[in-house]
Amino acid sequence: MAENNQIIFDVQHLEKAFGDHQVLKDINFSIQSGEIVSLIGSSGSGKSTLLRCLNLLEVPTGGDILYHGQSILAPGFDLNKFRAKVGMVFQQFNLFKNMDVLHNCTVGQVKILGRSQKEAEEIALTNLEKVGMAPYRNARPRHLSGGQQQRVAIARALSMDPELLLFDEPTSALDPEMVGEVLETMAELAREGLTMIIVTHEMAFARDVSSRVAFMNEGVILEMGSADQVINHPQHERTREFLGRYLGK
Ligand SMILES: Nc1ncnc2c1ncn2[C@@H]1O[C@H](COP(=O)(O)OP(=O)(O)OP(=O)(O)O)[C@@H](O)[C@H]1O
Repeated sequence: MAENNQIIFDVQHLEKAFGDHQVLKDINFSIQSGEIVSLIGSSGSGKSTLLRCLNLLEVPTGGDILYHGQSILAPGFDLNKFRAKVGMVFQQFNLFKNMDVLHNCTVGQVKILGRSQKEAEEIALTNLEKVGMAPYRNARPRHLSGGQQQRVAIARALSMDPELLLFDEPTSALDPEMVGEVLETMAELAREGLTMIIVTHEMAFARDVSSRVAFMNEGVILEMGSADQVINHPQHERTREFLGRYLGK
């Protein structure tokens, strides 16, 4: 983990268009190590696109993203090294179906980080224990619930020793009774000081766990501040309206 208060990402005038559709407009913010930043907002407001630009799953069409002061868009930027440091947890878990849980958590370590199988297994087991999934180390993903699969996906991401984790609606594909177990796992990581950027519709979670919250509306960050500022005392009518739907305000 990086030292606290170091700027990891500096997003400058970021734009993203799909054809004529301008999805992100002049986005500016930075992320320091140790922060937990939640991106909230209506469906289609650009949250996932923003998150996906941060690890170049989507290529910005304007502006820049600096990672420790270096543009990730610059020619020669070491994308493989960067991707190993910036982990991602997806809505649909994306586990390898033909591998058991342990193998899911070791394959990247061996292939990308060059660790030995033995070392990779030790690290994987530590992380599987952390998310409560070590007893399922030999199971195939299809034999696990959605919540269990997502916890394995988190253990897999952690096993790469990321500097920060990006979460793209990690509980949206889950049955309601499984949401809590994944959110609790994420809250524990937050307590441990992992830097996290989270796209979520779980407003109570965002309020309780985030150091900062960004409310996105039609491709812009309408307001960004502490969870208390944005969720408990929103400045914009649009934010109040949105939160009212979720929190019954
Ligand atoms: N690959 C793509 N090609 C074309 N349009 C896209 C693509 N990805 C996203 N979009 C469009 O960009 C807009 C923003 O989508 P995005 O998924 O970022 O929103 P979101 O705020 O994450 O929404 P949700 O909460 O529903 O996931 C939407 O209008 C979407 O249709």
